[in-house]
Amino acid sequence: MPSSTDEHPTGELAREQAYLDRSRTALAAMRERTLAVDVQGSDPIAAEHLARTLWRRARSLEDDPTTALFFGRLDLDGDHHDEQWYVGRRHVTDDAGDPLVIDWRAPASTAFYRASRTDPMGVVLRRRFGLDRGRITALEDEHLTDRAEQQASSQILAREIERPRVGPMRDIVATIQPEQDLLVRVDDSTTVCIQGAPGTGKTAVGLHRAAWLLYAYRDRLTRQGVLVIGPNASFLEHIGAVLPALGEVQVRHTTIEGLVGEGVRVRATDPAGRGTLKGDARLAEVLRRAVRSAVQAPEDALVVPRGARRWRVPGYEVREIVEELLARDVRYDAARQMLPQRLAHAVLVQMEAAGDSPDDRVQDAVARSTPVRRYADALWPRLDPATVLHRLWSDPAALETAADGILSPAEQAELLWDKAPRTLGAARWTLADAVLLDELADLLSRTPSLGHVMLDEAQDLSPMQLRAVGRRCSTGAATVLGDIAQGTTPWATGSWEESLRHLGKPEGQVTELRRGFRVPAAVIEYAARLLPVMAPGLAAPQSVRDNTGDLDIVAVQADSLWSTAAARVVHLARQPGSIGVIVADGSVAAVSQALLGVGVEHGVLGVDHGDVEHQVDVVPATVAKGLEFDRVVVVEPAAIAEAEPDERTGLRRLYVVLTRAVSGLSVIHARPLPDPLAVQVPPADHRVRG
Ligand SMILES: Nc1ncnc2c1ncn2[C@@H]1O[C@H](COP(=O)(O)OP(=O)(O)OP(=O)(O)O)[C@@H](O)[C@H]1O
Repeated sequence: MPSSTDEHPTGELAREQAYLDRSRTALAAMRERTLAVDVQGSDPIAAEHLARTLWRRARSLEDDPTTALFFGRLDLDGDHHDEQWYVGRRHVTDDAGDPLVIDWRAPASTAFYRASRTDPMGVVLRRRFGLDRGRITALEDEHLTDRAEQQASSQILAREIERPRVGPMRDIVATIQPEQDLLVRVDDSTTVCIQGAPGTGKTAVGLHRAAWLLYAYRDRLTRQGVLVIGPNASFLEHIGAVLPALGEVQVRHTTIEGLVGEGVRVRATDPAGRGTLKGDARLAEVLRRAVRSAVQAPEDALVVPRGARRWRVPGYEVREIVEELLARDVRYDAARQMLPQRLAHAVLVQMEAAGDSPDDRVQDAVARSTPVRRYADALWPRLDPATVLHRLWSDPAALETAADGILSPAEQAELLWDKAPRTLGAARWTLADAVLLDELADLLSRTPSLGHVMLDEAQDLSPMQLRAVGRRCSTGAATVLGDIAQGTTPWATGSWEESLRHLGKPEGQVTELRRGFRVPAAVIEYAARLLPVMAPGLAAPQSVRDNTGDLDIVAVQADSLWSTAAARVVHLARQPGSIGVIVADGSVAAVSQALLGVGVEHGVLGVDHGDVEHQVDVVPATVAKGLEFDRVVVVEPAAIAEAEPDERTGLRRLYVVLTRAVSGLSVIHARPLPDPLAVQVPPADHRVRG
């Protein structure tokens, strides 16, 4: 058995506490040294840059007395000659520059997460520290090379996983599991795609991966940027504190709307069929054709008067120039910039043939001359994305030219506006339109690539949305996270290979996480009854939680639905821990009113944005994805399922909603439960009333 605190002499605990105190003092000294650096210099810009860098460094060196500077220790053997490493959130060095604590992301820390009895990685002792408000309260040792010691699960780890959830998501540096660590530390050029059932730690892995990448490839990724994309604002608030807690404050977090919606006001929604069609990858070719069709074939020769002479480039020669530019893989605007130079070059060739010897300056002057610019503008007109899309959706002939052979006449009819807005400003763009406008913008001029993109809940993205994300990491890599069983959009993906293709990363490696950290067994078994119907072939996670969880199914009369829900919340709120009350979007007002009626202050997710933190949040079902609460109350599952356009999506939404609970789930219903949940086979060891 690994030894625990009880077997350690108190002296050992005191020695470790003394080491922690010494590390704290060293950290304070590091901060003082940073603050003492004199930034005065001859170059004010360099001085300002240095001042900013030092300010950030000083901030990152601030000590948080409520967390410990380290959570583990490794004693190494063999070639490493009894080295000892303390593993923590950040490096701490003493005055001589020798390490007291190493960053969890340093290569030497890998063994803390991965060493095992079968592969000890040179580790003779792995020690975990139990901590309470920054003080060491327990030790747990594993002697990995001691054959007599039996393997047992770590109590410190179990306690950390069971710790009640309050407030936003927290980091998991102290307890990253081996299979998670393998994914966190995949090199920066590899795109990884992680499929995993609810609560298997996909988001946690993605965020820790972002932090690790920024550590391992700091220069490049700080320059090029790392972006986190999540499903909605509530989700971003939920996860937003994790990277700053790991010292990474420069990572932008956004939604798909935020990504593509800059400069576009999304004011309408598409019906499911049209939205799916607009998200179809075939639209990429339609848009490409629409843009290229703006380029005109020359009708007349180009005539350039210069001094007493008039130079003439015949139409067929101009056509060759245009065709050559179209055949090259350059963006529309870049080719548009090149055309006057190419035309001027053709003029220069004639000048030389006539015995002149013009130099480069003459070519520039000809390219900038009014006749050449006018001629080039007419052939290769200035375009903007909104004008192109406005024309496609309002002009059947233009759409037919672009979509012929790609979209059927019925599909084309589906895309046309019923009533075309008279002006561009009056256009009521949808989110799917914004994604198409983004594609058009990229056809005109290349979207700059970031260093790395972390895409969460990726199963819900349409092919065109995936292309928009892919553009943002065309020269970098992506971390793609999701669960096919939780796909709730009409265009949700059925295969990760396909998603990776649309993302432009077909070589991405798909892996699966199977162990569930959030949802206790009773709850996951209940929710998993939906899987065979709405995601055949996908398995529920194996819950690693010690707590099997509470499950209550309560059937009531329709007229007491909301009062029962409110009473349940009052009862649950007597214990610490967050409570999520999840209802169909249309029932938010009803449940909110019932809660206020019994004096329960609460937030409403998706409406207020977390400026006040509440123990109780009302959660519209469509906002619940990716979130978690200590206890969850789901009211009227049939209404939640019914609010979706089809049965499969309805059951998937329900699956998402039922898998948000960390400790307990109460289901309160007046209407019959959807079929797979109605089966009365309660798991033997859990409470089910109904
Ligand atoms: N190794 C770990 N140690 C402790 N807690 C963990 C670990 N891995 C995951 N968790 C916790 O489990 C919970 C679920 O993790 P996370 O939200 O990342 O799962 P997910 O797979 O993204 O879930 P969903 O599909 O529902 O969005 C979180 O509270 C997370 O902190």
